[in-house]
Amino acid sequence: MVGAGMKMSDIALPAGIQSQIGRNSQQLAESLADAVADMIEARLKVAPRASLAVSGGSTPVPFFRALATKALDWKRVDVLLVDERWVDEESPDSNTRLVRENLLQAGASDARYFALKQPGNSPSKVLGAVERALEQLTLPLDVLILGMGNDGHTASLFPDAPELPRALAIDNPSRVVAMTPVSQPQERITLTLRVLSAARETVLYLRGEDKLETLAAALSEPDQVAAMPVRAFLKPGLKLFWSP
Ligand SMILES: O=C1O[C@H](COP(=O)(O)O)[C@@H](O)[C@H](O)[C@H]1O
Repeated sequence: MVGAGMKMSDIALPAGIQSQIGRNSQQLAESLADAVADMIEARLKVAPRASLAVSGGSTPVPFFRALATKALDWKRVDVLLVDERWVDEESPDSNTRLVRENLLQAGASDARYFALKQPGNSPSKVLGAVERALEQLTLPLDVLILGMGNDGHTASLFPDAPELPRALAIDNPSRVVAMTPVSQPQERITLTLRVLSAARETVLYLRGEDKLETLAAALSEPDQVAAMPVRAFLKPGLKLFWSP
């Protein structure tokens, strides 16, 4: 079923994808924060540090606020974004600003934050510096929280970016790629598919019926990854969190 009022039960998820449905965005954010805190805590029991890669955009604010209050050993947690818009941190479009104002608060202010945005007027000019900064981060990522746009992008893997083939190439050794999607007002930087797809735990966090329609479209032709890059993540092991 496609159209207004689409429900999670209208979607046939492939085997191995678990879904959790929230009654509303606040309840979903709290369930996701509980689940992510458990994932980080489990990792910290067996490793000196744990990493958490999060998405920007409008969806994650209540999740960030709920997670920031969790009693974790935040000093041992590395936080980074999966993508960034090339704007100053003061800009309302800055994903870094969103993370600083909503996640890196309370106990979570002790986390180590890896900024993808570096001084420079274009991401393509500073990719080397970003790569060097990310060398301090242990891979694979432990916990990855992805969002999705209604064009099927996730992170800044946009279908209309000329750099997409390089960002999707699993044999590309880079951790980040500069992206110039035709549809977007700003340049972007994104973690590559190689880095993202190796994460130990991957969550796709969606809110709203429109996102269910997009998800249904993505599931309909799973092999056409370049047309809807989120398809690269719709595989066994994915945890889907959705609320109206
Ligand atoms: O531009 C972006 O969009 C996606 C989806 O954002 P939302 O506002 O629909 O939640 C996000 O996952 C990505 O990190 C962000 O840069």
